[in-house]
Amino acid sequence: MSEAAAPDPRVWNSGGEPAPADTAEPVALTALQLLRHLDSGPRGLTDTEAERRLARHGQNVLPAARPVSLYRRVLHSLRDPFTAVLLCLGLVSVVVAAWGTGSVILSLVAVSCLLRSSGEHRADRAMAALRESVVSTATVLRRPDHDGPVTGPREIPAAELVPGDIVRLGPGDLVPADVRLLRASGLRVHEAALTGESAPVAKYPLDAPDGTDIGPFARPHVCSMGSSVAYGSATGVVVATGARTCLAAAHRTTRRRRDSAFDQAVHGISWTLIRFMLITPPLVLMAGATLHGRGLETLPFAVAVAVGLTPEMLPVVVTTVLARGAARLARTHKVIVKRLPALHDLGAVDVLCLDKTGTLTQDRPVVARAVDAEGRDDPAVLRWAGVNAWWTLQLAELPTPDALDEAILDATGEEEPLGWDGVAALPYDPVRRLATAVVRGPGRLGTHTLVAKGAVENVLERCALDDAERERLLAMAAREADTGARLLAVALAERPARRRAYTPADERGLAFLGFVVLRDALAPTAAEALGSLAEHGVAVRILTGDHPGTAAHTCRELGLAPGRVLTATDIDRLDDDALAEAARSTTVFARCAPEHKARVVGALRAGGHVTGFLGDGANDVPALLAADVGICPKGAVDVVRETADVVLAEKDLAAVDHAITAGRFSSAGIATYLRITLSSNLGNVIAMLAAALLLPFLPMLPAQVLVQNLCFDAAQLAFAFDRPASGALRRPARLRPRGFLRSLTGFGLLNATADVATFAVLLLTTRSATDAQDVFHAGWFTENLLTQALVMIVLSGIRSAGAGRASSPVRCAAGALAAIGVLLPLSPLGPMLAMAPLPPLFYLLLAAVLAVYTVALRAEKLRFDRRHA
Ligand SMILES: Nc1ncnc2c1ncn2[C@@H]1O[C@H](COP(=O)(O)OP(=O)(O)OP(=O)(O)O)[C@@H](O)[C@H]1O
Ligand SMILES: [Mg+2]
Repeated sequence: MSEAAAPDPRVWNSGGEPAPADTAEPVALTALQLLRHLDSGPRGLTDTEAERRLARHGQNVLPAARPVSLYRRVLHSLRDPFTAVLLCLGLVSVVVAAWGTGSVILSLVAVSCLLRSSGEHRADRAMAALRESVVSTATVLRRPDHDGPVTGPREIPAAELVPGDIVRLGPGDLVPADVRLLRASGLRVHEAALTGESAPVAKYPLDAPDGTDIGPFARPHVCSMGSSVAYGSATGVVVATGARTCLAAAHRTTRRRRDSAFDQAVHGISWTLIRFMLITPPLVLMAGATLHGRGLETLPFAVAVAVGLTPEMLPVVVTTVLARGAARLARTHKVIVKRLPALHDLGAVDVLCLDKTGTLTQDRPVVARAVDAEGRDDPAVLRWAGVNAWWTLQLAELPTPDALDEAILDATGEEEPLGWDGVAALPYDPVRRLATAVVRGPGRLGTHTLVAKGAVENVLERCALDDAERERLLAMAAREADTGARLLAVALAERPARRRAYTPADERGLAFLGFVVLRDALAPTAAEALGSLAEHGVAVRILTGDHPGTAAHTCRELGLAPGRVLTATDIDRLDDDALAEAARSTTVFARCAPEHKARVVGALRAGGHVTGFLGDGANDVPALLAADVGICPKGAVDVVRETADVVLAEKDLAAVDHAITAGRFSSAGIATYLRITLSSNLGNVIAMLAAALLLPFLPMLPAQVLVQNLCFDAAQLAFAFDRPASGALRRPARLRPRGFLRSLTGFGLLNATADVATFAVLLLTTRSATDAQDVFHAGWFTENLLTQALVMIVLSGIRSAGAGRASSPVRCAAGALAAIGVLLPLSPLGPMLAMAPLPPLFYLLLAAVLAVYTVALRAEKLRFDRRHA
């Protein structure tokens, strides 16, 4: 076999080598010509040939997957709003020739950018390694050697595909390269990432495409990399891989971006603070001008006060806390968080939506019996279900049978139904909720038999029955479902043989045959995990495609009160507001198509809940996208793993519970850091404004404000290495900007009061000193660092509802901060920063102020804990 010839633009139009995808000539080759051109065949390439092509064409990966360099990251972090404001303040200082202030601010920006970028860089590399453990695979047909037998479809890493490979696509597969379809059955693909179109699009083979250029993604006979199979199945030949695909040529990625609860919270807090920062300098300037007749010379001080308000280390602390949390979760519970902020969102989840099959049950259904319309045992019903399962699987070439089909084939002995020949198949899809096989019976050349099996309602609606009989059968099915059984209805129709293709429109006027009753045992850990989730304040919603009776029974068995079950028909009748209202009190939503699942999740979010969704099927993708956090097991279909934010080793509710707990730990760490930083920054700013009004001189020199700020920031890095306390676990931990900032005023005011008390002490003890201002500055510096250290110790126990203690990194940092506060004014650095030694009486009185402050702080903390308990 020769090398694949130099690409011909007529063939390689899917992002072909010589011309970019959009300008390439349209394909005008028949399927056979194309196969010949690619030097391939219906049985696939040989292993040797595939290896050779891989060496020549390179790996099938998008060029965009390159990691971001550290340098670009630093540039990127300059775009952070805090950094931008700090930069502006630094530039203002330089413009008014306040060189000291300017250079301190600019070095602050540099240090925070560097720390943040290197933290993100490290976190990203760790994440990439984790993500790699969930690579997607492709199903290919390959042969050991030239004349060798076809060994059957094989799973290989998608990166190893080469042009000419024959691939199979089934529900939930990511289309691994650009693929020209050779055969397809009921195929619909999601192309949202490529075209923005949210509904799945039908794709089918065309033997001789007419060649009109309708754009790279619009061709019905080509599936592009970046799309995914919603339902149906197909076999096709790879025409382009990696950088040569349409997706690469269009410079798009398959990633989506959505503002999660975390992004919203950080954004809200940032902008409130920035507003404060921007109004602080004018306020200080105005106060100085009106009360003391000062002019622009106060500007550096005003700028320094604004800088004092900034939590410069926020990005560093957030990235480090989340990255450490994610690493711990991966190590201890094998849960992979693909997007760092998703860890915070997990901690904030207060409603968790689950599918039923495989989460609450084992997804190992077994046929219990088969009954006819009168409820009598009837083996013929099972036999027909077997004919349906066998031929849909054969003709649709599904890479893996679904669990219900597998159960039926197990029960019928997994043998080809003797005498019946397959003609066509309309595979299962989650909207029609049934599968039909068209078969030809022994000696009946002129007749085709349609065998349909599927959800009871969907099959009965296609049967020729009067209303009374249909109602009777529905009631009979409901009685079975109420015992927890899963049901499939089976129906037949005879039609004159024809060559025209069969479509879902042919699934009508069927004769009802009976029901296959299946049982699926409960998942062993589900009951316990549901209890634990409830204890942790997480409400559970079940979103299933199954019968309402089956779903309700399963819930009851697991100790979850199902209440009134809403079905898809009910959901369709409700507008968004009404659905949000209903979702508040409904636990089980049954007979959901993919869109219904997504609508319910959307309604819960609109109702103010942070919503997680756990699912594993291609039909769960819209809901995974709609949720704040999408969760799936490692064994889920490719597109689900690609879409989800969190991947579990097993589909195990207990693991979700652990992940939520880990998320809460991380959120609590971030919230503690923010609470401490912001409340003391706020207190300092208030005190500084008060002092600027009351005192005839500047309460602190700009350089002193900035050095103090630098010490605070360095100490607060300890929170990145904080170990979570255990009290945070009881409730969802969500940062709500408004409530959060409001909760700080109490602490901020206390802090400011301690400062003002210190002013009084200072005025009292330093009145007679010759260098009164320098002593005053030193005194306030010492007090500020000591109160900050106190706040770190007292408030870091806040999340453990009263009983907590600061962890050791935080205690060490607080100790160091206190030591610097006391020693720096006395050291040789003191005079350099215009600080003079303090009289012993000051220390005595300061100790008294601090003692009172500690008591008040503890009291306020208790009040806070009680309010938030
Ligand atoms: N292979 C199949 N052939 C025919 N009908 C099927 C098949 N698979 C599923 N069904 C029907 O569709 C219904 C919904 O399927 P299924 O329960 O798998 O949906 P789901 O939304 O994935 O549910 P869950 O949330 O429990 O995972 C089933 O109850 C069954 O009636
Ligand atoms: Mg499912």
